[in-house]
Amino acid sequence: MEPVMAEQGREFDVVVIGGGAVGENVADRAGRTGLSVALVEDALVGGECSYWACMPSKALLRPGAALAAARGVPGAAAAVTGDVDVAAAFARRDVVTHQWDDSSQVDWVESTGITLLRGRARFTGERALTIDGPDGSVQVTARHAVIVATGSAAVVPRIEGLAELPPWTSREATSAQQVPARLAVLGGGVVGVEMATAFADFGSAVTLLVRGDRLLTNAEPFAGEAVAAALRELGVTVLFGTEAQSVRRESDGVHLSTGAGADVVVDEVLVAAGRRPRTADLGLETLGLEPGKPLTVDDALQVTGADGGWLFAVGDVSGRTATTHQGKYDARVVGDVIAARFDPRSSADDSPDGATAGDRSLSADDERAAAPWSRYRATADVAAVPQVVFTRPEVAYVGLSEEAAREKGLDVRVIGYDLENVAGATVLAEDYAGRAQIVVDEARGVIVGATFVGPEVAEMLHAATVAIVGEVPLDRLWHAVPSYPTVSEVWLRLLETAGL
Ligand SMILES: Cc1cc2nc3c(=O)[nH]c(=O)nc-3n(C[C@H](O)[C@H](O)[C@H](O)COP(=O)(O)OP(=O)(O)OC[C@H]3O[C@@H](n4cnc5c(N)ncnc54)[C@H](O)[C@@H]3O)c2cc1C
Ligand SMILES: NC(=O)c1ccc[n+]([C@@H]2O[C@H](COP(=O)([O-])OP(=O)(O)OC[C@H]3O[C@@H](n4cnc5c(N)ncnc54)[C@H](O)[C@@H]3O)[C@@H](O)[C@H]2O)c1
Repeated sequence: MEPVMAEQGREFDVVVIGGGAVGENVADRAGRTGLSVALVEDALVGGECSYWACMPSKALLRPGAALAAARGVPGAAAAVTGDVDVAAAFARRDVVTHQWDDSSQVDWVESTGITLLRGRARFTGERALTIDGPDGSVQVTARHAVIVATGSAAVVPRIEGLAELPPWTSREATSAQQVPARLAVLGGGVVGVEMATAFADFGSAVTLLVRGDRLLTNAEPFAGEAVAAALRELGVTVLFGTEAQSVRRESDGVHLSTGAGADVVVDEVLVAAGRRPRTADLGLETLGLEPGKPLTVDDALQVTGADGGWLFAVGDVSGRTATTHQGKYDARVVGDVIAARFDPRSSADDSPDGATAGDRSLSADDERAAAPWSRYRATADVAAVPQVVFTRPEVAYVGLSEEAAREKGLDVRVIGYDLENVAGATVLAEDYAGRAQIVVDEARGVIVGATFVGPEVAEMLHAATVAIVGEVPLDRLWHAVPSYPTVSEVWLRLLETAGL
């Protein structure tokens, strides 16, 4: 049943604004204790990740990856007689996105006891909101807390003529029904390299315009170098040190003038130049906060600069995380913080275990005294953020790059190993090539960063995340024996290279 706006003036213990993956998780986690929770969503429940980001983009990338994997294995390669079937790839993407229909997620929300309010939320004051929905406006008050999880939107840079095209953003790319013959991609970050890969697989002549001299600047430099080389091998034209200065539509296509040489002429332009938090139209000025800026938070996800301890922010809108998994981690933390702070059972004298949600015991005292790595603090946001880039080769990294570690003043040693020298890689593909690298904090003898680049390395990342979060000393890690013949045997080689 489609939820509708009901009577005027409703009150809940907790109101979550934004029903993306992150908002859904906060609402679920906070609501499991017995607090009443409203989730406000203006568009599709599930947000960007389900319909225009993670899920469709990975569905579009998977066919090319599967073909490449088969082509790398003699005995299988000969069976691959064609290229990606674009129509079938789009059809599978449409299944993965449920044809942009959120009814299954709505069913889930309703099954949890969360109240779903359809509409656009704006603050009118402390803990007070107006929600403009399909059936008019409703005033909603939160007794205890409001969590902002409104996500982010693509930035369209101020380039003459660009906005007027209008260009594709990641939304149009991930929901495309046609393949442009020629595609320009502006930006060499995660969206840029993933979508350049997918559309090259689909047969577009792709030109990637990168204003700097590297791809994937948050990763180790060798990762971006490997992806640039692979994109070129796929037929993508990668132009470093190149920015579009103006854009205009002519009879033969869209012309991008770069100020150097001939125009780049394409049929479609994809802007992949980063994201901005969705805070411009939230009424933040009524709270003394600046609209259009990220809602910066502390490790309990409480908004800094807001009085009263009632306002929290999670996910892309906080500027702290830009991935679904890390946003959902923050959602679990803030859900527990809110339940511990505001569920009366969590501070009841006769209830030493406090409020419970499932088998979780929550305590207001524990939350007040919480230290890093407590369930009430998002410590991993600063210590161990994992990211996988689904290009070919895949890039997977967690924690600090060498440069970031040195900037933090750590005395680090960097240990690398080529994956093709591991027996498991020989089995996986004939010309397997890749590299693993760990960054070791010499003072503590623990890993603070790890990077893997190569085919199918995504699944190797979590071992590194566990080692970093667990602060496992290298001499104890030595006893974690990787199976033979897997690519993860590189862990043994890395430790041997480190001198163990
Ligand atoms: C192309 C692409 C691919 C990606 N791939 C991956 C990936 O593979 N893995 C990964 O981990 N991350 C990936 N990401 C990042 C990931 O999509 C985001 O980190 C994630 O979606 C953030 O979730 P969120 O809930 O914070 O925001 P969103 O998903 O943006 O959800 C916010 C919700 O709030 C609603 N909303 C906004 N304002 C209001 C308002 N005033 N009132 C009511 N509702 C409102 C919006 O309608 C939206 O549904 C990708 C991003 C892009 C662009
Ligand atoms: N696999 C994944 O986990 C995944 C996939 C896609 C996106 N995401 C998330 O989405 C976020 C957004 O991705 P993104 O690629 O849009 O941002 P990004 O920050 O990763 O990269 C943006 C790129 O655009 C460039 N740029 C910025 N302004 C520009 C301008 N005016 N002209 C030309 N280039 C410009 C930057 O130099 C940078 O290279 C990422 O932070 C990422 O975490 C994750």
